[in-house]
Amino acid sequence: MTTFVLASASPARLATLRKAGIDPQVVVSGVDEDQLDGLPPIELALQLAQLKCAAVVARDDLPEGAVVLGCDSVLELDGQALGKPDDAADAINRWQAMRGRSGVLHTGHALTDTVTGKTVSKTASTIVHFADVTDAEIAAYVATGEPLYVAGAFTVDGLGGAFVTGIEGCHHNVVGVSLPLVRNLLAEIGHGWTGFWKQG
Ligand SMILES: Nc1nc2c(ncn2[C@@H]2O[C@H](COP(=O)(O)OP(=O)(O)OP(=O)(O)O)[C@@H](O)[C@H]2O)c(=O)[nH]1
Repeated sequence: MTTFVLASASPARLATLRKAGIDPQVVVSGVDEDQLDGLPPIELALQLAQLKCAAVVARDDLPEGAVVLGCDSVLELDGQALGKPDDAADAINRWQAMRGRSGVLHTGHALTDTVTGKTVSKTASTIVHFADVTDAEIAAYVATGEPLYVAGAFTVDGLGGAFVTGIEGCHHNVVGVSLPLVRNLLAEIGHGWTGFWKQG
């Protein structure tokens, strides 16, 4: 039986996979995400996902047969890759810049089979339209603390949901893991998505 390993500390990624029937073993990669600053957003998300996946694959405490998934999400706005805000002031500035506009949430995905060594990776992108929120709404949202823990300083499925007027593309990709993309990547390395149901 092949074990599905999620190389991520993201509670949202774990919850998304569990709701979709996969209960992964979580092994956090510990990769330093600042090492690739300056890359174009799509490339940054992909390379960080690859680094996270590789760091976990290299460990000697994984189950015998495993597929390891690494992910990284960034929001692209004005050509810049925005991860988690540095602090509350940064989160406020981000929202003042993005309200009433659109950005692209890119999530890099890297998947490796530890037995065959086969590895595939791809970035999925979702356009996100933001409401023209008021300064008071921004202050209230940042005061909840939520924006500080997520790429792009917003969630589509949490308190930020009222401030996202629409998306074009995969919803789960915005949350942190594109389920249809993972299904395709698994097929590329010889695994079926439904084969991982009822694990754990
Ligand atoms: N619930 C939710 N989380 C979001 C959303 N957008 C981004 N995130 C989270 O923001 C975080 C992006 O940071 P990453 O560096 O990709 O991942 P991380 O949480 O630091 O965890 P690692 O994979 O271990 O690095 C992830 O946890 C995403 O799930 C959203 O719309 N909803």
